[in-house]
Amino acid sequence: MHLRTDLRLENVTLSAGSSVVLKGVSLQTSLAGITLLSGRNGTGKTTLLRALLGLDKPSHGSIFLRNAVPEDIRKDVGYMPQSIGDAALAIPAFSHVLNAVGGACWGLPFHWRARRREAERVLKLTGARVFAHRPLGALSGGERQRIGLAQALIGAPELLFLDEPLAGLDHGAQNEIISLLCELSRNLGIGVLMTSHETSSLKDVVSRTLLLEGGHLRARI
Ligand SMILES: Nc1ncnc2c1ncn2[C@@H]1O[C@H](COP(=O)(O)OP(=O)(O)OP(=O)(O)O)[C@@H](O)[C@H]1O
Repeated sequence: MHLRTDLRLENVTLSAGSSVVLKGVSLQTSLAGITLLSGRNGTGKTTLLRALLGLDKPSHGSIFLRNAVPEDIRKDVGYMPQSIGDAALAIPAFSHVLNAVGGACWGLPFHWRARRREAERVLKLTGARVFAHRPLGALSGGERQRIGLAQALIGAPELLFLDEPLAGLDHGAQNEIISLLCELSRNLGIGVLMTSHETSSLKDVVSRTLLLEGGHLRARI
């Protein structure tokens, strides 16, 4: 079976401060299903995700997502950072999602009712509608991750980049989020690229692992 190349790195060197995250890396891979970006603390997983979003630039080489430079495909990629909404824990989770819908419409007018409909849609997709009226700070870790995932799903992206979506969750909550990611990938055809240290919980669901180590990135099916 021929798999589309979703991600292509051409001789990429990428740094964060004085740390070199990628040293002249070339690689191409599909991102269909669930892809785990693995590596020890501080190897540069977040920095690499930021570069794939076009937020950080390589000092050398080129990055392509589906044959486009990251900046040009930004609206097709949903992103969930490592922690969400720490600054506004007293605000209802629904308002966070509603605001995020507004922020995702790239300056185009977005009718209030359409905005609300999109917030309802993504909250339903992640099973978060039932608790979205509560303040973000009153939600459990797993519930907050569902709100973060809902925000990442705004605009129906084709790819989801998730930074440590399982961090701080107990085993049961981790399994619930993993099942949700499998559903999103299977039912909506979304390619999920996620960082996590929970390699054993994920071993049965990932399609491939990208291992980041010492400035090298290797794909393992
Ligand atoms: N803005 C920055 N300025 C300077 N150094 C940075 C910056 N951001 C990250 N770094 C450094 O770059 C390296 C990679 O950081 P990064 O957060 O990408 O690693 P990570 O693999 O995601 O880590 P973790 O698993 O702990 O989340 C680290 O040594 C970090 O200290």
